[in-house]
Amino acid sequence: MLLGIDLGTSSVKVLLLDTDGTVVGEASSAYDVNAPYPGWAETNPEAWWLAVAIAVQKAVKNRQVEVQAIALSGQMHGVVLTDAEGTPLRPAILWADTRSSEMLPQYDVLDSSMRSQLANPIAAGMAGASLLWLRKYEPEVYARARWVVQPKDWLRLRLTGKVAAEPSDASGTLLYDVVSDCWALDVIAALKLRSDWLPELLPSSSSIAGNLIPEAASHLELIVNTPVIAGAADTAAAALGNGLIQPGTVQLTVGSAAQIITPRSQPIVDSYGRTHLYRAALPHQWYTLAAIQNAGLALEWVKGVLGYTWEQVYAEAFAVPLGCEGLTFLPYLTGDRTPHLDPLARGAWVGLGLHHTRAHLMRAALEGVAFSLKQGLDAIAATGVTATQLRLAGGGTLEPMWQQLLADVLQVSLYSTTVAAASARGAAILAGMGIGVFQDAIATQSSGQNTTPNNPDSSLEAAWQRYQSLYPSLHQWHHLGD
Ligand SMILES: Nc1ncnc2c1ncn2[C@@H]1O[C@H](COP(=O)(O)OP(=O)(O)O)[C@@H](O)[C@H]1O
Ligand SMILES: O=C(CO)[C@@H](O)[C@H](O)COP(=O)(O)O
Repeated sequence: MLLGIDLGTSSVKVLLLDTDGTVVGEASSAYDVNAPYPGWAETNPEAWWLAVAIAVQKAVKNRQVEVQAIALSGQMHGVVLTDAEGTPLRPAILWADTRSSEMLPQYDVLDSSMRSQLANPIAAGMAGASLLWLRKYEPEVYARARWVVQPKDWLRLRLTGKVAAEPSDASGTLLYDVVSDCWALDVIAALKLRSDWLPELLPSSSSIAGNLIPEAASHLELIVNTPVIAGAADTAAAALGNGLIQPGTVQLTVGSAAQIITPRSQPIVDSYGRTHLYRAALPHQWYTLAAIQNAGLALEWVKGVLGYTWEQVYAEAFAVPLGCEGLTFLPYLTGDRTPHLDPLARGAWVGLGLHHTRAHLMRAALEGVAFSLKQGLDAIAATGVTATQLRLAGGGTLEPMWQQLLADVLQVSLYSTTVAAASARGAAILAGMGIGVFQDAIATQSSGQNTTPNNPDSSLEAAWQRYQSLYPSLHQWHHLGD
């Protein structure tokens, strides 16, 4: 049995996979994303640690002795600063944290060869930008740190006592040479960032990164010395876990953020600068990623402030007519990446009238997230890959009514597999590859819930036109400052 642990933004998902490919256990446990100041998004790694124990114990139950290997996947871009023992010195700064927007001009000093190594738009919330912020505003913590690691790499450090990074997550730090597959040491030097705290890079799947230490084994109720394989970034792991391996296919994952990705056998950079290029979980493979910064994160926030349960959302918001009777929602609660690359963008409801109800506010949020995904899909199409179908993954793609709205807005068929926790399944596959029981990705099956788009609707089309016009209209307002 192989254990995949996916350290997501809102919860950890754990999946126990038999070596014949059958899922024999699944569980999750949630934690908070804290925003103590405008633009911040942090989680205390101790909350991750407690949640991982709950989910692993639930998923594994009494099968501890059968767990042959563990691998991790996790939310990308964030940073955890630790001391020499791996104890965090402050809360983790997450991908959704835009405090580093004021640091981005420091990347302008890089010459074009360094910029092309990074192969990515310069976005707030990436580890490199967050480290520049820490150097300026928390110099004492910055100086004291022994290691800087990404979220799932911190978890592996806690499990094994060994510090390591791997290419798929490292490629999302803005400190990595995505083409040559190594830390971009000259970029790090040009930014005058420390390089002594970057961990050694291990392959995602082809070696054992460490073994479960006694304290971790007792915390998770697993067996001491169980091998732990490095694993991969959540998006890279989801591609593997959902059977998406051939160039030309496109996957849509909806979690706290959403990602639309297409695999690449060459490191092809988006000439428009709207999408990302990251290393895949397997060597010599990359993927293009449209990053929708606010998906489940925005829906959860709206649902929370309106006091809805998901059942009420489906009963009430989906009774509102398509196009929301003139109301538009911009989901940019944590800024926007694809396509506007604007950390200062913020959310809005625009077009409110007396006829609007709580249900309209919720419905507008669902439509706004769907329109944001449509802009992401258009950005992928502009890189030369037109999706004829989208493979679905992530906890935010399960409800049939939401799937239908997505299909209608995107005007593409959606293909659901039987795997919702694709990143955790991908991690379990990497565990199997690490100990030699799998050679490659393993196939997934259709869930039988494939969704085809209805004919284009004029109200939805008018709402899409309104949505597209709003960001440019509000751009100046977003940048006026607090
Ligand atoms: N019934 C639902 N309809 C739409 N979205 C949902 C529903 N249930 C959960 N979600 C969304 O799914 C997200 C969680 O998905 P998940 O893949 O676990 O995310 P993450 O890996 O970021 O923690 C939540 O942010 C939530 O908004
Ligand atoms: O920002 C990106 C990709 O660029 C995401 O991969 C984050 O890693 C968040 O993932 P989820 O927690 O929403 O799955």
